[in-house]
Amino acid sequence: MTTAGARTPAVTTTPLREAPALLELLPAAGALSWVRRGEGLVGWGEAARLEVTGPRALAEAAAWWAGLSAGLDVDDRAGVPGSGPVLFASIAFDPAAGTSVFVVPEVVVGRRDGVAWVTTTGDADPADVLVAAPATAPAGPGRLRYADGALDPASWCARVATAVARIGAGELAKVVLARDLLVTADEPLDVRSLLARLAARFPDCWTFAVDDLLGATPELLLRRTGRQLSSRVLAGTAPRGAGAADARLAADLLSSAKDRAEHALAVDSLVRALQPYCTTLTAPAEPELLTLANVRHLATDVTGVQRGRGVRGRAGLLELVGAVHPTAAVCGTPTGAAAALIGELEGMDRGRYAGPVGWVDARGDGEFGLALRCAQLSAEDATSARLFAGCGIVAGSDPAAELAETQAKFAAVQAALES
Ligand SMILES: C=C(O[C@@H]1C=C(C(=O)O)C=C[C@H]1O)C(=O)O
Repeated sequence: MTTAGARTPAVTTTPLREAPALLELLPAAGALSWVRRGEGLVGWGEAARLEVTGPRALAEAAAWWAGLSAGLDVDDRAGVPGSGPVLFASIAFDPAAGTSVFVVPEVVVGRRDGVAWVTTTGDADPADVLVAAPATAPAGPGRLRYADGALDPASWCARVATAVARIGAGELAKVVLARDLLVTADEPLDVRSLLARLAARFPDCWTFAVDDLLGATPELLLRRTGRQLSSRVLAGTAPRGAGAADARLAADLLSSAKDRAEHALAVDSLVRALQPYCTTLTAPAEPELLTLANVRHLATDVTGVQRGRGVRGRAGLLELVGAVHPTAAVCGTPTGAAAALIGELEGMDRGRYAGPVGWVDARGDGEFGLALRCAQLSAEDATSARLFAGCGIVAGSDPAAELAETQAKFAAVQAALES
């Protein structure tokens, strides 16, 4: 575990008279984001940071945040979810083996139901931080070159065929197999313009950035507001089509027995993991369609009320996130067999791709999505990044169709890089 900024500074939240465009405030380096339809949180600077790996990673992070936030001198004049001290988090797909990153920003600007605020931790003056933000749009990245990641497309299709055979042999019901794509640009990649383009093209997604992992995810793993819990489970994907073909593809997805079965496994996995923490938990019987610019998904919004009295009597949000992750939307069914098959077949390290990403405040309110449709910017080379995309494989999955699905999913970040 590494930590920085161990002193206990003052935290001040000041309401803003005018709601700023959040993403336009971000600096070039160290951008933190969780924004949908102009609302959410952006942050920058590091008042404290934790990197943690191991079987107790989330418990250690939760204890660290509880201790840190309890010791702060807080003046919160907004008093809404996301005001006061905030922790941004990007958790490894496998927190026992990969590094999860937690950052308390020096500055957070938030917007919720039209109300806006700025929170500073440490010495920054709330009156200065908004005017200090850059106003000019950075230049584009120039020419882009793509290269295969761990597996070339043919090899990845062969792995999908192996997974289908293993499912057919009765070893498991579903596994999510992902692949990576490397991109190198002429010029350094700019987090601000990537986030702005993702947000413009994907208004129904959460545009996130933590420690140079950025993307626009349509999938909400868990939101907590007081005792209220909610989640948007996705699984089952179809391409978009032109004209009348698009409506046909939508109808086919909604009536596809294969996609409905794949979707049901993902909903079941979330409900089963969350049920012990809830007094009520409701999932509609039928999924809906979620239509994005590049693909269409089957979607189920699950809502619940958390069990337990008072903030101390209830499980914390990081504990809940640890309990529900990984759902069958990003791992498979049963979880253990699917995780083992991912390790055997994918041939790559997912890092924080498909892990929970989001924020939690000192009350324990917060939102975590799954880090999908994303790019991991290279720590060594400002012009390169790794893109990730995966698909649920079930009995009857066709490798070529799954490959096309990864290409459609890569296109979310590719469009932001190329436009
Ligand atoms: C794994 C990804 O997406 C997940 C897999 C889906 C599917 O297989 O249909 C749909 C949405 C996500 O839950 C990804 O985008 O990389």
